[in-house]
Amino acid sequence: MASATAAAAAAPLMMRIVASSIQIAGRAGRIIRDVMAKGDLGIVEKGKDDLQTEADRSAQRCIMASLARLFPNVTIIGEEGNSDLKVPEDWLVSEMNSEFLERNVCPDGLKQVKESDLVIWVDPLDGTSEYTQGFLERVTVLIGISVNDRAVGGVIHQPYFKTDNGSLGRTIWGVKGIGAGGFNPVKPPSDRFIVTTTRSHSNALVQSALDALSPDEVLRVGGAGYKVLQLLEGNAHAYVFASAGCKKWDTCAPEAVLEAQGGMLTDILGRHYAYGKDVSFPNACGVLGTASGISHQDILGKLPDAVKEAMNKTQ
Ligand SMILES: Nc1ncnc2c1ncn2[C@@H]1O[C@H](COP(=O)(O)O)[C@@H](O)[C@H]1OP(=O)(O)O
Ligand SMILES: [Mg+2]
Ligand SMILES: [Mg+2]
Ligand SMILES: [Mg+2]
Repeated sequence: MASATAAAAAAPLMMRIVASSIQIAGRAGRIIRDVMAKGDLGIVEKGKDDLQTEADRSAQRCIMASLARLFPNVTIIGEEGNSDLKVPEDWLVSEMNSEFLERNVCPDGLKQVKESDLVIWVDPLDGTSEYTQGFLERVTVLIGISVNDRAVGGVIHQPYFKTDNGSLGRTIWGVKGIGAGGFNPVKPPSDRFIVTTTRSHSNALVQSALDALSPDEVLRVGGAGYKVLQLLEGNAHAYVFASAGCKKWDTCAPEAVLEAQGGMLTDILGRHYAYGKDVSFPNACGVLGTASGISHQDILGKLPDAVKEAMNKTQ
């Protein structure tokens, strides 16, 4: 046991952050379930179509306090702003996920990563609107890790996923150069084309991008994390959102997990977002995600120039 702990402590920083994030996201998921079970969501309206609940606030405090204690020199940016990091002792997670650490070898390119190269993007509860309306399976906890501006690792925890043994919650992880785990990857069907998009933030431009792709089916589901899960599990070929609204914490973890598994996530013009500590938060040029094996370029080529120009102007 002591040697396992010593080996874990000696693992490269990137691996320790992912292994810790897996445990921390699970703890945050329990907080999210507890707030719902108590029934008092404490909803605050941050802006138009933009809610925050006690679950968003508490989950963020748990995640930020735990990460900050373990990795004091890493920049950590959370959706809910500056949180009070004095949290109950049992919200502070210090364990690392041993299964992740034992099974996976750090890719050469990530072995030397230092705390100052990193930014961790935290969305303590993605899909707040779904949470308040009872679409609980679509809620995720997102912890994304960027190195030198690029999304390279991430954790997507689904607190209300029903597992085969009847318990609640699962955690999906991905690291570029290793791959992804915690779920069963499935290819989307080859005889039809399914696009997933927003349920609650649609507009004329979002719709015109969808129309241009002539999908057989449009899966309107909330949450950036949940939509990327649809790509990972073969329920959709593409995630298309030609609108601003998502922010860096919505896409960092999903982008890293999707790309670790062979897919791609960019803006609507095909450019990767930068995730360094000084970037602006909004993903002003929309989101285009494609499942592994689907040509990102083909879908980009079908999007109308008018949509791309309109999205480029919002930069
Ligand atoms: N207009 C918006 N205002 C605030 N958040 C938004 C907006 N559009 C998208 N988001 C965030 O992006 C996620 C995915 O968007 P959508 O469900 O519309 O596809 C939402 O769950 C929300 O994250 P969050 O729930 O963490 O605030
Ligand atoms: Mg929000
Ligand atoms: Mg979000
Ligand atoms: Mg959120």
